[in-house]
Amino acid sequence: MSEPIFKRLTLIGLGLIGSSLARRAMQHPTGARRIAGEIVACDSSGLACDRVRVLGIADRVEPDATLAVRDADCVVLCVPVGALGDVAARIMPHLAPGAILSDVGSTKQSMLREIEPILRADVALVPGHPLAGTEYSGPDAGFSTLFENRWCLLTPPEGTDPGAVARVAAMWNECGARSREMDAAHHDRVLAIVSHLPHLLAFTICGTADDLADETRSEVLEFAATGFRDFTRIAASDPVMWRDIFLNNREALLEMLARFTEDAQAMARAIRWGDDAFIVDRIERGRAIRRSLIELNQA
Ligand SMILES: NC(=O)c1ccc[n+]([C@@H]2O[C@H](COP(=O)([O-])OP(=O)(O)OC[C@H]3O[C@@H](n4cnc5c(N)ncnc54)[C@H](O)[C@@H]3O)[C@@H](O)[C@H]2O)c1
Ligand SMILES: O=C(O)C(=O)C[C@]1(C(=O)O)C=C[C@@H](O)C=C1
Repeated sequence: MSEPIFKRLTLIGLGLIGSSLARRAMQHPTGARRIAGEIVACDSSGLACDRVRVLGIADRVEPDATLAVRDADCVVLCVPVGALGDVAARIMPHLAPGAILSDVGSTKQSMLREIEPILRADVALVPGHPLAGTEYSGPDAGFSTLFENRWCLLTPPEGTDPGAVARVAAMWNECGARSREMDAAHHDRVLAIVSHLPHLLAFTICGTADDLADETRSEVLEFAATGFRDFTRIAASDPVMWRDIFLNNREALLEMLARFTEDAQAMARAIRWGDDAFIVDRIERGRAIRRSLIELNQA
C-alpha cells in the first residue's frame, strides 16, 4: 500500500467544508490512497470541537491552533475568509519547516494579500477552493461525498514548489474532485458571477418579498411557489461566511452587479415597450445554459 499523501493533516475550522474533508480523510477505502496518516482538528468554537469528538471525524482534537499545527506537513484553513489572515498569523511561527499551508476560502486575492507578506520562506502556500457546498453550516452539516465530481481550483502564487501543489491536488483528487490551477484574480471574477452574485440576488429578493409582506400585511410568502423557494435555499446560507465573501471580493462583485443591473434594465425596457423578440431571446439563453449544465453534470 502506498504512503499517505500527508503524514499529519491539520484542519482548522470544522464546519461544513472542514468536517466534510475530515470525514473523507478518515475513510480508508480499499485500493484508494490514504489522504493522511493522522488527522488533527482545531476549531475556535468549543461546541464545534465537542461535536467533532462525538462524531469521531478526526484522530485528535486540539483547540489551540498553535499546538494543532505542530509537526503537520499540511494545514488546511477552513474558516470564513475574514478570519484567514488572523489564523495564518497566529500559526505561522509554529508551522513545521517544509509544511504546506492551504485553505478552502471562497475568495482568493484577499487571502494572498493577507498571507503572502507574512509567509515564511520554508512554507509552501497552496490556496484552494472546492466548488462544492450547501446552505448548511457546522460540523454536523458535512458529508464525505461532498466533493465528488466537483472542481477544486488552486491558486498558488508564482514560484510555489510544484511538488506542494501536486500533493494538495492529490488530496482533492482522493476526495473525488478534479483540480485546476488558476490565477487568483481570474478566480475572483469567475466566482463573482457564478456564485457571489447569485447569493447577493437571493438574499436581496428574499428581503424585498419580506418587506412587501410587511407593507401590504398580506401573505406574500405563504404563496411562494417553487421559483421563489429555489431562491430561499440559497438565501439560507451562513451570514458570517457571506458577509466575508462580499467584503473580500468587493471589486469583482460590484463589477458583476453593475453588469447585471444594466442587463436587468434592458429587460425592463423590453417589457415596457413590448419587445417580445428581446424577451424570448433572453429566456432562451437562460434555458440553453441550464440544458448545457445538465449535460455537463451527466457527462
Ligand atoms: N459553505 C460553502 O458552500 C462553501 C463552499 C466552498 C468554500 N467555502 C469556504 O469554506 C470556508 C468554511 O466555510 P463553511 O461553510 O465550512 O463554514 P462553517 O460556518 O460551516 O464553518 C466554519 C468553522 O470555522 C470555525 N472558525 C471560525 N473562525 C475561526 C478561527 N478564527 N479559528 C478556528 N476556527 C474558526 C467556526 O467555529 C466553524 O466551525 C469559508 O472560507 C468559505 O468561504 C464554503
Ligand atoms: O450549493 C450551495 O449552496 C453553495 O452555495 C455552494 C457554493 C456555490 O455558490 O456554488 C457556495 C460558495 C462556495 O465558495 C462554493 C460553492
